[in-house]
Amino acid sequence: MVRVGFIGYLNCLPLRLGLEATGGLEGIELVSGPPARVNAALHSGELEIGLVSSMSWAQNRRRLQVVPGYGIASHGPVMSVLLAANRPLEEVRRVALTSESATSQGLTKVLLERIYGVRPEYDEVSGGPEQVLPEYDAALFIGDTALRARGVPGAAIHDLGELWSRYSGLPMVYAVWVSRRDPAEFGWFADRVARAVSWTERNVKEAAAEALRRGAPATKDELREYYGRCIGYRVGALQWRGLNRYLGELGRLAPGTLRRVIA
Ligand SMILES: C=C(O[C@@H]1C=C(C(=O)O)C=C[C@H]1O)C(=O)O
Repeated sequence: MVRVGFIGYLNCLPLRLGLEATGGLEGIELVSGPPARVNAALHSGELEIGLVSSMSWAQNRRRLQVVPGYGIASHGPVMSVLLAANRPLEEVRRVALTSESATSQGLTKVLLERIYGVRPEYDEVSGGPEQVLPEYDAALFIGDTALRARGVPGAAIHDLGELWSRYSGLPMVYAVWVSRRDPAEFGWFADRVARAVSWTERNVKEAAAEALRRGAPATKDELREYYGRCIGYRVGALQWRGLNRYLGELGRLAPGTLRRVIA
């Protein structure tokens, strides 16, 4: 059995369904969790291959090699990487960042500084909008929690995929497939991902229906939009330009501090 790190959010449900439908899980144990947990499991050697935050790959380039072609990306609205704000973004002073994320934490900093000209204090927190939002000017949520945060009354919801693409003109890459060994050893797995991704592109309605059955906090039409237009699993040349631009922007930010409030 090869243990493969996988993101346990609805954003990857179509990919899981695609892997199942195309026989891609034979001999594989998918180990699912929030991105931060999968990132850590890959670094510790618990997993040989996995879908990790693009930021986590960038920070560990010498140890983690990209299995090219696939990941999680958006070009325009992404729907599940959101900054919920209690005041205009130009005025935020204290911002909460979900501890489940790596890439979107950096994206929040880039966008707040570059577009809104602010450099707030950041706390890394766990918890949903109900616990976190009352304490902060704004809060980053990703994955299923972000889908749910869209319905929180009172807060303004900013889609960070949309803001990034408007700002840069480029896609955003949240996650990439990486391996700790020579990626060529995992060519067979990349082929399976390729087949699964093609399946997801032909089966948007089926994936949306399955997400609804699993209690997704969204309507059928929203889920079709989410899987059909927002979340993409291909990471090609244009997506790499977006990722490189993001990493460049992040590198130019003034060093900040991140307090870990709830580990
Ligand atoms: C699009 C999303 O991107 C996610 C955000 C990640 C991050 O911020 O590190 C990593 C993987 C993705 O699950 C999402 O959460 O829905």
